[in-house]
This record gives sequence, structure tokens and C-alpha cells, in this order.
Amino acid sequence: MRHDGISARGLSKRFGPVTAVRDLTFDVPAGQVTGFLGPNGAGKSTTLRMILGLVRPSAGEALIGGHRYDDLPQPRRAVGAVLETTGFHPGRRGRDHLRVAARAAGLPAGRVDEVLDRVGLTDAAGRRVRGYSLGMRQRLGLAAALLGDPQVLILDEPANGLDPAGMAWLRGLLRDLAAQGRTVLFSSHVLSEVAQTVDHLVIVHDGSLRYAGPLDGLDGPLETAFLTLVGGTADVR
Ligand SMILES: Nc1ncnc2c1ncn2[C@@H]1O[C@H](COP(=O)(O)OP(=O)(O)OP(=O)(O)O)[C@@H](O)[C@H]1O
Repeated sequence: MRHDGISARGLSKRFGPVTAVRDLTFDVPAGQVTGFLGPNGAGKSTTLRMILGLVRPSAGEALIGGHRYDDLPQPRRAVGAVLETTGFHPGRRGRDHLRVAARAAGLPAGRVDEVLDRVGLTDAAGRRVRGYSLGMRQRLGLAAALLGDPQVLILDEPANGLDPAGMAWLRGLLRDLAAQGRTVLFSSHVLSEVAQTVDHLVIVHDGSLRYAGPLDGLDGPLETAFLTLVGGTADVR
């Protein structure tokens, strides 16, 4: 059995006077879907970026299967990520975007049609990305993340822009990927969706860990427990 979970150990990040992430220690198990929750400005995106080697920690480390991202033998195949929906050239067609990404990662062109089918974009693949809805861009980002058939998926708000049918589809996709033994970590603000999708949770507030453990280890329903853990504040830091 492979152990490709994610672990953060004392992970911290300061941006000048702002401490975005403070001494986070948690594990994200393989074979499960893990939700990453926290209010606006809690440090989720910064943490995901540190896991992916895009932001250098001020202290501590983030490991994937025991390695730092940059030390993985084939990071672009081992880890698929969707960080934002704006990274597409608007004049490029969806299929061409994936072809370019496949070539850059040294992957066979045949993967492109496979991932388009997996995310339900086959019919729209010949259209230019500028005409895509937000939900279609999310699907294209997911397709790009799946190109390398990665063991680990890291997704920043993948449900953003999806309609109810799209959310149900995403839930099924994430659960299928986890059932295959993959590690799936995604951030979200939609608690009702998270409650239906995840096995495991990491909750942060103001850069600090508030909870890491199974969904059923929470004290009460997710929304109640979440608001208690983050102090019920609507302040953005
Ligand atoms: N490059 C940067 N320079 C300075 N401050 C930053 C930078 N990136 C993030 N921050 C700050 O770090 C804190 C955490 O931001 P981050 O984007 O990680 O939070 P988040 O939990 O992803 O928020 P949201 O849910 O709103 O996306 C915020 O106070 C933010 O302003």
C-alpha cells in the first residue's frame, strides 16, 4: 500500500508584519477526501501554496508522501492542483489548453480526451476559454489537474461557480478519486457541500489550527462546530 498523504509540521508563513499561517501541524490521509476550512483570510490559500512549493515557509515544512514538493521525482505527475480559475489564455480553446499542459508535463496527447471526458467538457472542448462559464473553467482546471493521473489532488475552492448538478458531479468525482486510494484535499466555504463530501477535516482560523480529524469527530453538525471553532466572527483579518 502506498502512503501518499500530506503532512504539515510546524508550518508558518509571515508576510512582513502579517502572520498568515502559524505553526500548523496536521495530516491529510490518503484514500480519503479532506476538506480545508476557515474564514476569509484564515491562511488556506497560503498553506496550499506552501504544500505546492509556490510559497516558501518562514518555518516548518509541508511534505507529500514524505517529500517536499520540489524533491518529488515527478511532481507534475504526482500532484494535481487547481489554485485559481483565471490562469487560462482566453483566446485558446479548452482542448488546446490541455494539449499545451500535457506537452509541458511530458504526458501523452491521448490523455487530453480522457480528462475532457472525465470532467464532462468534451462537447465544449473546441470553444475558446473566454466563452466558458466559471463552472466550465473550474472543470477545465480539474481536467488539467487530472492530466498526470496524480496520486494527490489539491484544489482551492473547486466548487466555486458550480451549479447544483455540478456540485453533485464534483462530489462524486472527489469520492471516486479517494476510493482509488488517492489523497484529495480541497478548500471550500460551502459547509453543506463539505459535510456531504468529506471524510476528514482541517479547520484553520487566523492562521492557526482549530481542528484536524474525522468529520464524525466534530462536536455536533459541521456548521455549528465550525462557527464554534472559529469564534463565529465575520471579521476578515
Ligand atoms: N503575498 C502576500 N503578501 C502579503 N499578505 C498576504 C499575501 N498572501 C496572503 N496574505 C495575507 O495572509 C492572510 C491569509 O491569506 P490567505 O489568502 O492564505 O487566506 P484564505 O484562507 O485563503 O482566504 P480566503 O478564504 O478569503 O481565500 C491574509 O491576511 C492575507 O491578506
